[in-house]
Amino acid sequence: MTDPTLLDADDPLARHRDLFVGAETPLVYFDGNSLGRPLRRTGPALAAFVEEHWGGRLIRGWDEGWFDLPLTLGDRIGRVVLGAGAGQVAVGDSTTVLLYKLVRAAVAARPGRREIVIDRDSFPTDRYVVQGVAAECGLDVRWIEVDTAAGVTAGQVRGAVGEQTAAVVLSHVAYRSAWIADAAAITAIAHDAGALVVWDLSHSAGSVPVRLDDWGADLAVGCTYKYLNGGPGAPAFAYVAERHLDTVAQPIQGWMGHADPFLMGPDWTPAPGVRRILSGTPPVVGMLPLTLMLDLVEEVGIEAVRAKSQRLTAYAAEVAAELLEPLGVVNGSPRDPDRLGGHVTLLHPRMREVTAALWQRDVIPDYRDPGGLRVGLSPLSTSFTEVRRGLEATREVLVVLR
Ligand SMILES: Cc1ncc(COP(=O)(O)O)c(C=O)c1O
Ligand SMILES: Nc1c(O)cccc1C(=O)C[C@H](N)C(=O)O
Repeated sequence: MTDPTLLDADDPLARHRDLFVGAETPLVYFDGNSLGRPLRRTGPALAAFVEEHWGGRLIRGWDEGWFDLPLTLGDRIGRVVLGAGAGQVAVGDSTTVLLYKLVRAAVAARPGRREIVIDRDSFPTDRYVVQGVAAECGLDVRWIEVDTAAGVTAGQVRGAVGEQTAAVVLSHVAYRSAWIADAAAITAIAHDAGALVVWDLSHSAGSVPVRLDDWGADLAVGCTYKYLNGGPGAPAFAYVAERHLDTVAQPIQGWMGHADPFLMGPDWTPAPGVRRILSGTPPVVGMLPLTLMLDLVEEVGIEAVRAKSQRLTAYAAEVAAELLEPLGVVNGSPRDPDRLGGHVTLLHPRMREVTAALWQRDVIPDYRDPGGLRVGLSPLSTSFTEVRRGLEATREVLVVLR
């Protein structure tokens, strides 16, 4: 088996690992696909923000950049990781709230149509939002049944959409298996049926290159606390394709999405462009850590990030095959590297207990039913040696449990 120290020595991105808090400790972190590590620069930058910007500028900060930050940062996220031209991305709210706004917007754009299509294995918040919007708008949910070890295919979407479909809501990278959906093909199929697609990019942004404009995407959301290392509860982003910007209608009409917030007028007039997606005051402090990670991703380039991610997942699969498959573990993620996102899910009936035992040993994966231990691999902060050590510990725990 490949020696991980050789892989680390040969890794052009290895030097970036030291930029992250905790990288020097023996802890093995396999959960950057849930919450990325902070950059070391984040603490001092937050302290400086409090002293200089918040404390020094006070309310003047709104005129000096904070008011426009949801859009200037949105443009940056769009350019660095989403393949989106300027003026189409806004930052704010949680992924769940933005998803609600955009699913409602998609449904409103297709009046008279009766269905929202989603896959049965979508992340819970996506399913709950779709069920809620369907109930609110008197629509039906059409479920695509998927193999939890794979994900939604273009053929399945073709079989599910029709003249009653208002919207299709799907994840680009599946949270369990890390399956990468064929977003361009699926978007085209939905459009042929006259529907809009809402993409959830939470497991892609900052790990798997996204090409929203090239896909012909309509609407998308995603979180920034995984591979964009924005920190717990960091604000999410929403994308609205330029061609929908004048007509997109979102349900939470707040003053920050108004054409002239300080007019304080009697009625809501939507702001021009993607600003109308905003509702309340943007979480300015929460946007700061994310800007630092974007600096790093931009410097490295998302294609280089993806190349490292693919080497990490391939190595994790290789080590798992050697150490864990003889103990009955099954790799529950796609084998085709082009269809695999940033993590590998290892299946075994006792993985819940294995995960708990690993946490006791400072090896931190997460567990997702049924029987899935997720090995999340953050391209800029995970080393090959860490992968090897974490999977060796997994073997030791499994041997004791058997
Ligand atoms: C696919 C997907 N959508 C949404 C979310 C989260 O939504 P929120 O940021 O609102 O908690 C996650 C992770 O928590 C996710 O994996
Ligand atoms: N956002 C999370 C949280 O606030 C608490 C615990 C976990 C999360 C996650 O991000 C879970 C993750 N999206 C998943 O793919 O399961």
